[in-house]
Amino acid sequence: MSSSSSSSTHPPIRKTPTTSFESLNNYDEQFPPLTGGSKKKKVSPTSEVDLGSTKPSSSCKSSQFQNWTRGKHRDQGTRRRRASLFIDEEVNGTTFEVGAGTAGSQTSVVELDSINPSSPGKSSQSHNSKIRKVRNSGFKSRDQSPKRREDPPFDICSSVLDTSINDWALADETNGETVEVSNKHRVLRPGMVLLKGFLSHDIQVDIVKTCRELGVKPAGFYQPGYRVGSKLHLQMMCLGRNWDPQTKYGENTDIDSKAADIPVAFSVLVEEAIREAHALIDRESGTEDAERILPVMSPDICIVNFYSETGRLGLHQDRDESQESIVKGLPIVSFSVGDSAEFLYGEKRDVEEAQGVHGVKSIIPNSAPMSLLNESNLRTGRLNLTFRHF
Ligand SMILES: O=C(O)CCC(=O)C(=O)O
Ligand SMILES: [Fe+2]
Repeated sequence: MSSSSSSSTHPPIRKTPTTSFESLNNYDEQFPPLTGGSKKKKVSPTSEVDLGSTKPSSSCKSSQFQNWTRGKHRDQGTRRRRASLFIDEEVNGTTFEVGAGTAGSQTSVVELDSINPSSPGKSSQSHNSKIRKVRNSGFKSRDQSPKRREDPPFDICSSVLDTSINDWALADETNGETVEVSNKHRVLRPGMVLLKGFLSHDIQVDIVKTCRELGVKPAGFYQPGYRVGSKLHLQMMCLGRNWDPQTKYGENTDIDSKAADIPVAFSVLVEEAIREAHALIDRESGTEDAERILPVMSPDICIVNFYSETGRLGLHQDRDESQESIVKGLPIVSFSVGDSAEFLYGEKRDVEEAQGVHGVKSIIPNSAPMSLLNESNLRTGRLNLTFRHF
């Protein structure tokens, strides 16, 4: 998702400073993630991949995910970690809520990640939600080309609306399967807030159209990867400045295009989302402390990811931003539009070595609102924008 996590800014808490954290962020990882540390309890991978399945609450109980959330916090006092907020749209009365507090959405999700020193909260349980069965996406063979921008930029919109998508969605709607909508706006854990319904239909359409317009330009969408050859299972475009999984914010000679500016309208939305999150945090806590938990952030980079039906993103920490940004605990704001996703997050992937990981396990096919597809021509898939300040 985004940048830097606590870990890299607090070397004393790291047991094996380089290797453990370098191996943590494998954006190309295939789910389910396996246990990392030797001292870790063995858990059933099935229970973990069950996050967001049709039996979210029972399956969550023994999952590795909860091991992350329950891990010992031996350095709790000094570690900083990111917290999150999600905003989810409700469409046709249907919202997906996934696993331990994750929210995929029919339409949009906004997530704010901040780094804060507060003690870790419990993982959120899935509330009042039934979740459609997810078809497991296949794992494609790795593309060995390390180069970027060899192909023309990826177009996130199709020129004609694929009517089979609509048929599928309609059939699904008439299946009689209902998904109850839980609290629209809620604090999932300290500093992690979900705001469902934050992005109106019109704003979502504008976001898609703007991203499409920028995305087909030379600095637009491409499939990022590592020099060794593997590629992420998504299309990416950076606004404001460049980031990539290989060089992070460093110079990348493969990248010959300057990122387009972040549209002002996007920055205004980020501001509004943070304000909304503050109001919610204050309301829930009965204090006026929200800005300390979730500092105001003015983005200078927006990473736009597009996931097709088989897209995903391995578990990782957002920890590439500047020391200053991390020390200030600046939040990351994330908007998601289109298909829902199983978004996993947890305290620790490896109890001994990391905390605050997240990833996109799978995209829920044909879960995007038809009105959005009709008006924007967004391809089947999920568009995610994470705003950060380097
Ligand atoms: O697509 C998402 O929701 C997550 C994206 C993400 O984690 C990232 O860009 O760092
Ligand atoms: Fe991330």
